Amino acid sequence: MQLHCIDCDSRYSISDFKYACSCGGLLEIEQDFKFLDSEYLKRKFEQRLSDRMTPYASGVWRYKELIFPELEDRFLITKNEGNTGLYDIERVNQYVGIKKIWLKSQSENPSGSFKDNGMVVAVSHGKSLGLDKFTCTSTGNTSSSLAMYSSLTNSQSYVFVPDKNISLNKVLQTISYGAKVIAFEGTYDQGIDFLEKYSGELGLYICNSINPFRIEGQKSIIYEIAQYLRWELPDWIVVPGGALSNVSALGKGLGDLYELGFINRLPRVAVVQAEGASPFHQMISKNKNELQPELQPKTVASALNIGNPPSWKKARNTLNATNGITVSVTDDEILNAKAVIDQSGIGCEPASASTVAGLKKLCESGQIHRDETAVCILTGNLLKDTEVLRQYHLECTENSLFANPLIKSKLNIESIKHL
Ligand SMILES: Cc1ncc(COP(=O)(O)O)c(C=O)c1O
Ligand SMILES: N[C@@H](CCOP(=O)(O)O)C(=O)O
Repeated sequence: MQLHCIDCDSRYSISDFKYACSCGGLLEIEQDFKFLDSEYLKRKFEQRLSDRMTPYASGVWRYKELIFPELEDRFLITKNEGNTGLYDIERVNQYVGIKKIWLKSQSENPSGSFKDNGMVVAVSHGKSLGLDKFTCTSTGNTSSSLAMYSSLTNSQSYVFVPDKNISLNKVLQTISYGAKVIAFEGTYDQGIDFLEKYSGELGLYICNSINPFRIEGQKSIIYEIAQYLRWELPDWIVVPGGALSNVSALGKGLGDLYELGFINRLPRVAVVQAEGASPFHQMISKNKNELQPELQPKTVASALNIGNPPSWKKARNTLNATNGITVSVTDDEILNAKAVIDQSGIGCEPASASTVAGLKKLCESGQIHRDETAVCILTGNLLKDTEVLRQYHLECTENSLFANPLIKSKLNIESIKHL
């Protein structure tokens, strides 16, 4: 394993761990798979899936050889993250108008979002360096996950959250797990700039996705999907795009599976951004080479309120490798897709529903054919953002697909019979 700069190709030893290259470029972890036996590994991954009593039953550590082979077992922490459901729901297929969709429900993770897959690896790495002060800036999911794993390992997390436009539920979850929470005026983007400048001075280990160990952990999401589907991936993988960690990890994970011969065809990747926070989609659709940050990102999908996604170059590499595409969706499209996912019994937070909304749009425009198949990655739990639920269901905006007002009734058998 070594660190590799995606901009200037410099390489560093893992023991000289840092978040950015001296040229300022993002770093990725370069794995050496030369001596791995794919058939042997496949059997091992199957065995671990059925052995619930070891840390390797985790949907992340099951793939340790591909993620962090050097980590000594004594530093490996786990809360049985991953192992999330993959659901095929006819109602959602019909809503989108496509042959088959699987919903990968990352909301079933221990802190309720896909962040756990990456966070467990970042915190394990930090602990292996002897550190116990962790930090992140966050719209709430990264922070909840970090706070959970920090407390699990008797460490302290220091979390920076924007003081507006994020979900209170997530902040409360973060506080409850024991984080010290600093609410600042600004957005996620300013929080990242601050930590990049001052985390060293503050003695804090950054657990945002600029940390390449986070990305290594998040690769497990696509490994797990591939394993559940017997190493036959669908035509499309659809992900929401905010800081663009998920799509970066997805691309890296797909590259690994292909290199190891686990899959013999790469699916195409579609990144969906919310219209009010879509700098990556703007760049790709206008064929530009540089990302123009969105200074005031604003969407109801608060997890996507990111205007200057740090991982945009890694995300662009994923699109290049998979002949991928991007699309943006409105807040109403997100909320209506979310209502369908919720009422199908799976449920998710608004950012996650952007995938189904985006897939629908891409099918309607003919960019994705109705006979194709797709996995939509549902990144966070339905209860992560109850304020949005309150507005959608109880205030019933005119664009709500399922206006579902609370039924007020006396506890009287005659009134209830007529409901
Ligand atoms: C629930 C949820 N979905 C999607 C995203 C966007 O993912 P990424 O930042 O990896 O693009 C985030 C946060 O980043 C999130 O919390
Ligand atoms: N939505 C995210 C923001 C992105 O965070 P990162 O961990 O990828 O840097 C959050 O939950 O904070």
